[in-house]
Amino acid sequence: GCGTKPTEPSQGAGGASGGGNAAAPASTLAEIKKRGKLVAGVKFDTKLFGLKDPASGKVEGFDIDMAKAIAKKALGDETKVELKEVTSKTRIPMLQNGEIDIIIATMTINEERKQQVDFTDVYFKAGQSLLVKKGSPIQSIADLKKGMKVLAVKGSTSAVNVRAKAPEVTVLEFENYQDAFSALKAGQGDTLTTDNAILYGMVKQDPNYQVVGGTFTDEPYGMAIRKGDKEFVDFVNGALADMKKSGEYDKLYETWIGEKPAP
Ligand SMILES: NC(=O)CC[C@H](N)C(=O)O
Repeated sequence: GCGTKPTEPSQGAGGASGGGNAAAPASTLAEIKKRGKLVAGVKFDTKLFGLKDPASGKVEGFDIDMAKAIAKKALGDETKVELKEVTSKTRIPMLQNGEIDIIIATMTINEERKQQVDFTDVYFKAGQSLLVKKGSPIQSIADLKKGMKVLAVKGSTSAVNVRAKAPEVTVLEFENYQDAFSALKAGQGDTLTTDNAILYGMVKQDPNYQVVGGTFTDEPYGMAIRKGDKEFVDFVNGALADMKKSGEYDKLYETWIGEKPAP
């Protein structure tokens, strides 16, 4: 909401200190079966992937449907899933301390994060881009100049990447995407940067904004699982492969993204 202050400098992507997961079970799959539900860490503020409707309390999106499909595969019932809100900053610590079984939250697979968690196969291919108000002089990453303010989210690859590609800009980092988008609308920054797929969701929320300049990074999304739990990684990869084979994956992709996935 309003009045949320960004902080600087960056905390970097990830942010968990690792280890010490006394509350986390060794076999996530056994724990899910014993408990009778999957606990998935998802975004609540990201239209198309995980967005909570404040009126109905329902959370919907591509990542949510992935969680349901995994619950169906594990427990034979897609409703046996509890959705817990994570942000880019909180997701790895929440996984490590056992609060959630899996992160399904627009999370890019990268080397730094692989030190802390294990990833499934890629389930979505995004790339970083820029969101601006229509009519903005910024039309691509090349237009970012000293003195401009770029809005991003803490713990995201987006903040790290834009600093590397445009070192002279000021990057302001927010707790979550709704706060960052509110700040853009309030004129607190020149552009908001994150994955194109997330930005398209913002354009749907407010068509006075547009995504410009194509993508300047690759952001392959994976679901994250506690390190060393190969059984559960294999299980989720199996669920993903089944969905691709049955056509369910393509259907889901079209539902949320509005087009067929690239072959
Ligand atoms: N913050 C996000 O989750 C989206 C940006 C990017 N995919 C990341 O993992 O950081």
